[in-house]
Amino acid sequence: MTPSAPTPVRDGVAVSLRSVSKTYRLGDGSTLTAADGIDLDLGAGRFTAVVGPSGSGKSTLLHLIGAIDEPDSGTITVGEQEVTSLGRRALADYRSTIGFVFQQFHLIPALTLLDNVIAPLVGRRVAFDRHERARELLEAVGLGDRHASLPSQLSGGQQQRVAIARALVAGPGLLLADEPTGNLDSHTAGEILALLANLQRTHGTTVVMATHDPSVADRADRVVAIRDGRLDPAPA
Ligand SMILES: Nc1ncnc2c1ncn2[C@@H]1O[C@H](COP(=O)(O)OP(=O)(O)OP(=O)(O)O)[C@@H](O)[C@H]1O
Repeated sequence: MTPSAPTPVRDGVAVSLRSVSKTYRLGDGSTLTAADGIDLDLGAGRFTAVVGPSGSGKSTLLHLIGAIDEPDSGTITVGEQEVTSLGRRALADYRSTIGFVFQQFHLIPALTLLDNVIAPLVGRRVAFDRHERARELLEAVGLGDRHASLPSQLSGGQQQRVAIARALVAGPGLLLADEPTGNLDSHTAGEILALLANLQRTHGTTVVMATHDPSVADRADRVVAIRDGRLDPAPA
């Protein structure tokens, strides 16, 4: 498999958040602070788990890092880029450099596995053969012989493997995984976590994974706890 482009490294830190806050306005006029003055440095090439109960702010944190959502205040720096100061176009470019994996696999039902993996590259110029890259990735996630199958012909664990291959197709240095094992039985979850850890080790990808499950978080290099939008002050 072609190695991922590593996230540009600043003193070994891939992702840096300073005083990051996000408050949502609810329909009844009240507000809810989902990120409350977060300071966090995530090591380049490391596998970090963000753990906390439902509603604690895990997805919000990943969405802020991935620029799916915008903080009200604070700065987020990824590699050399201060994401929070980017304009619309640069933000879209930034998002396209990140791999996302979600609890629901979000594969396109009508497309073969190969075409699902290639999908993020549609309309983009790339310096490699996209079919070859997709085949290599499907091989790497153990589905090399299933490239012509449709998602409906796969188990949940296999679909998540395809979603991981798709997340890696552009060679991201940063992979954000939001409850990637939430829809899987514990055996299959273990296989997916081993796959993520292996990709992280082999390609130096920085992985940030949100989970409510401490046993899933244990598979990461580092565990960061969040509650009510605040990071646990205990050093992780
Ligand atoms: N777009 C939104 N509008 C309003 N409130 C939101 C929005 N997104 C998240 N929230 C609220 O922010 C808080 C944190 O949500 P978030 O999804 O980050 O938590 P979580 O830890 O990922 O939860 P879960 O484990 O259940 O997915 C929750 O109270 C949630 O209801």
